[in-house]
Amino acid sequence: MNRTELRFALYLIPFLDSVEDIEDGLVKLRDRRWLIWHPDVMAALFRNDRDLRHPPSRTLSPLLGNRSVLWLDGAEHTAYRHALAPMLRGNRYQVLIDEMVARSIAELPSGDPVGLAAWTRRLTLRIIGRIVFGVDDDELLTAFTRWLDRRLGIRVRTLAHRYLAPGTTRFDAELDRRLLHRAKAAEPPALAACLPQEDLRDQVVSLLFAGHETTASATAWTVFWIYRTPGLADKILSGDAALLEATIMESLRLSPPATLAGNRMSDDGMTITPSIYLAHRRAATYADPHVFDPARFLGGQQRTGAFFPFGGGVRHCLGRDLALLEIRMIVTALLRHRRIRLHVPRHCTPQLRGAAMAPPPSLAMVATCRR
Ligand code: HEM
Repeated sequence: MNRTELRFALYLIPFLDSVEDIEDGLVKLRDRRWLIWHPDVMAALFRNDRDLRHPPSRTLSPLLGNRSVLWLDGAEHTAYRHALAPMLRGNRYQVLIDEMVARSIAELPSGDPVGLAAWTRRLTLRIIGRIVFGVDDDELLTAFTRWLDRRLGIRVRTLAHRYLAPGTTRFDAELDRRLLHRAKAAEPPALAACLPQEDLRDQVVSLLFAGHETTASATAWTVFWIYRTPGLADKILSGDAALLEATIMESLRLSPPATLAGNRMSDDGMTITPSIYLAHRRAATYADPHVFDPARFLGGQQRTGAFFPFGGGVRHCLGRDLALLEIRMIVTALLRHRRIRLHVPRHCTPQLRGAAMAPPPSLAMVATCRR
């Protein structure tokens, strides 16, 4: 591994910050591996995505398994997307989300600080857990979180598990047994009915993972930005739906939960890593890119290839609509039912979980009832 690739692996965000002024929007990480974020190149890449290969993530595949929909390819991938898409259609879940949000808000201790990202993570995991299993099982979800945190919770662990024993699976047989049991007993049998049994474990773990980590971070970042921006909470509370939507988009731009989309590989072995983080901070695309300004999303579409928090091409996120519905509903309910104060640490450095970017655990919120 050369020095550039080492910095990319060890210090992802500082590395990305250090290259953001490169106007070409591409950096060579090593021979035949490029990091790219120029909007024209991104648009072309996503247009031709069907002809590219999508290698498994070296960080996530030991956890999610080789058969995860996240890196199956070709006809098999298309078939899995078709099988899973109806289950993830957002609008089916309004009542379910409403119930979960009300429960999680009721559990907030009045006047005591709660880690914002931990709270959103628990809530969004409950939502995808109910979608996959058809019932609530907080104990199982806590065991799942513990398993995940031991591997991705801090950067050192992520890197150790990726580089010290590459390729070794990190499954927990007992946890897998319980997850499979729940998925098979689900009523209606959401996943078990539409997938081959031998692939069920990898899909259950993938959906629980992909279905909550990024949504939790996006929700927490949106709350963070709302309370960092004077007057914004009141304007949203007054019922300005367009402003809420623009706020969510601007938060996804400036604090994208996934800093990178999945790697793409050409037939001749060239690996391309799209950087969502850098595309969203490109000064030639966004004026004052580091300033949080929802107004930029109030009028018209973003340029193709310049805004892609959910990735793109044939692998664009299957849970986009569900995620946006969750963020909208959680933020609205929180604003409506609680007065929020944030305890922002002096150095609000994002926490990296794999290549996902979450607010630091020390960012806390204090919620009190609105009377
Ligand atoms: C704000 C929340 C979310 C963000 C920012 C996000 C982001 C992403 C990104 C960047 C990708 C990779 C796309 C690419 O490589 O081009 C992806 C893929 C995926 N996401 Fe999400 N996601 C979110 C929520 C969800 C939810 C709620 C689910 C529901 C289970 C979900 C399921 C998936 C799946 C299954 C894929 C793989 C698609 C494929 O490879 O064909 N995501 N997501």
